[in-house]
Amino acid sequence: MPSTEAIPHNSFDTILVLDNGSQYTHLITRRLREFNVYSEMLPCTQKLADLGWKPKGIILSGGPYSVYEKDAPHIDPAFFELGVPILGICYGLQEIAHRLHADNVVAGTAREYGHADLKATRFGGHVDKLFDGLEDAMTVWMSHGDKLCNLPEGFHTIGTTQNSEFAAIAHQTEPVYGIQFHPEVTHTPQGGKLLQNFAVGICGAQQTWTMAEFIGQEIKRIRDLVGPEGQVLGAVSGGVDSTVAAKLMTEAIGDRFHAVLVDNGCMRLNECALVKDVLQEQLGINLTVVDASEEFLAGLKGVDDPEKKRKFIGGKFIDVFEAEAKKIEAQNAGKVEWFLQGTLYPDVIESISFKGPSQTIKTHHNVGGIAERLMAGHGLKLIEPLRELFKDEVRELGRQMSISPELVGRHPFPGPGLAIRVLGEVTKEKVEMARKADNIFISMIREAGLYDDIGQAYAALDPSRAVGVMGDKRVYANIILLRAISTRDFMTATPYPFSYEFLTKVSTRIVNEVQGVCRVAYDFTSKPPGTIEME
Ligand SMILES: Nc1ncnc2c1ncn2[C@@H]1O[C@H](COP(=O)(O)OP(=O)(O)OP(=O)(O)O)[C@@H](O)[C@H]1O
Ligand SMILES: O=c1[nH]c(=O)c2[nH+]cn([C@@H]3O[C@H](COP(=O)(O)O)[C@@H](O)[C@H]3O)c2[nH]1
Ligand SMILES: NC(=O)CC[C@H](N)C(=O)O
Ligand SMILES: [Mg+2]
Repeated sequence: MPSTEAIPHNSFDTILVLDNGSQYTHLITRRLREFNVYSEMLPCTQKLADLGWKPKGIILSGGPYSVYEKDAPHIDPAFFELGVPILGICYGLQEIAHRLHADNVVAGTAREYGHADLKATRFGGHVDKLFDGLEDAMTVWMSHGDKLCNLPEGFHTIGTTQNSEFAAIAHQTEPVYGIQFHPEVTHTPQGGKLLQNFAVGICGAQQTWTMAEFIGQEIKRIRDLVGPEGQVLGAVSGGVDSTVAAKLMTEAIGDRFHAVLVDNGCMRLNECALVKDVLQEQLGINLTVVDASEEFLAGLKGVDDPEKKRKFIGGKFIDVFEAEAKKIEAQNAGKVEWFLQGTLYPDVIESISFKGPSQTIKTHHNVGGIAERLMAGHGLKLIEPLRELFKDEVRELGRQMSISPELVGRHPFPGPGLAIRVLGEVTKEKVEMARKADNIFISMIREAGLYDDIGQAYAALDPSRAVGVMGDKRVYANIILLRAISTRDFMTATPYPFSYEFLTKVSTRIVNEVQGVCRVAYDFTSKPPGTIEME
């Protein structure tokens, strides 16, 4: 079990979001944190008795069910007795109305998806607080089929749209509100302000959730957890998450944190030397680089199926790491008791959301198994300092701890590295070609000032050969595939619109400088249907 003591809801005013299964629930949490109010999400099945802390307010999310259906989920009634403000969004509004009378919610005659014009009505007093400072006429975004057909007893109607007579309601005396539209999506322009009105104006939550505040508290928590002697191990990749987590551990316990970087033979050009320089020399992290490249490349021989490659690499990472853990223990006075993992909040959300984990397209968590094996074998306990943070919060945390903007802004790089960017069987020679081409592509992107505008970019190798003519000679050589995408969350992506001139220059340099390559192609596929990596 991850350690959960002293997590932020104990020291920051917290808005609890109960998830009824909407695709947007995590966005509610996200929006609240944007104006420095801490928020956590839990499934709608959460019982108040098991919560163990008191939220400043509660938001009930939307959801795919109809409240009147037999198996529809319902919020533990105890939450309504807690005496803190409640805001229901879409399904959440319908839940508030339905619990007061089962006839209050019906299937609408017209479904409403997309923009709607809301007209607010003011009554004076607390009822108006949700729309405080907002115009009477608002554009909102809707996504529902059911609707309220009666105003629940004791409520006022504070907003209507053409299709929804009760698009926003507020209790006459209690701080209970419900809205049919979604304030958490950017298509509701005033949505952020509305959520702020609820969290700050109505719940009275303090806006103290900042990374500067978090660092101090987290360092203290780590010290308390690990104690004065405890040793912590951690796998670092040179990526943003593991570097920020490692820096935080170093600030907390110094050299009792042991970082390990594994060279899997499929790293980018000069990557291990660069990571060593930045993490060890500049950030003062106690780092060991293990060169296991020969073992990885030997094991990849003859393997061409993408999932088999991923599985092999994941398993090998664990073998290498386990051996290294033993070495570190042998050299060290104390036993290693803890294992650092750079889990982020989206991973936590994925595992707790009411709709359950989504389908696996690829086996991503290549080193995820390390923790389980070390915990079972060595009896290690897990420490996850980024468990409550979103990616942009991790970046901000990194900046606060003086990690350079270049590192904090780095494109993600997958654990299996170039092995999933060389299509089919991986060999040292093929990795070398992909590596050189990638270095040319990325450095040209940097020189053109495009790096920060692109979500992720790389060069991959397609070993099915093509014919070319170079220096009057026939050549029969490999193809380099360039990929660059724009994305917000890496779940969907579009190809980056480079200029024709830029791609031509990159192509010329790669063909001239990378032996064994005679063609370069640019991948124009979006995600979906493509994925970001080739395999
Ligand atoms: N070469 C490696 N050596 C040791 N650990 C690794 C290596 N590659 C990946 N890992 C481990 O796998 C974890 C997951 O990788 P992931 O790419 O999701 O995160 P990251 O590399 O820290 O950050 P980013 O998402 O910015 O790349 C890393 O945090 C790290 O613990
Ligand atoms: O640590 C990782 N281990 C992996 O095995 C892995 N596979 C994909 N990725 C990264 O995840 C994001 C989405 O990639 P896909 O669209 O290819 O699934 C992109 O940012 C990918 O680089 C990985 N990261
Ligand atoms: N987005 C939602 O929460 C939808 C609620 C409910 N399923 C409806 O269709 O009205
Ligand atoms: Mg990475």
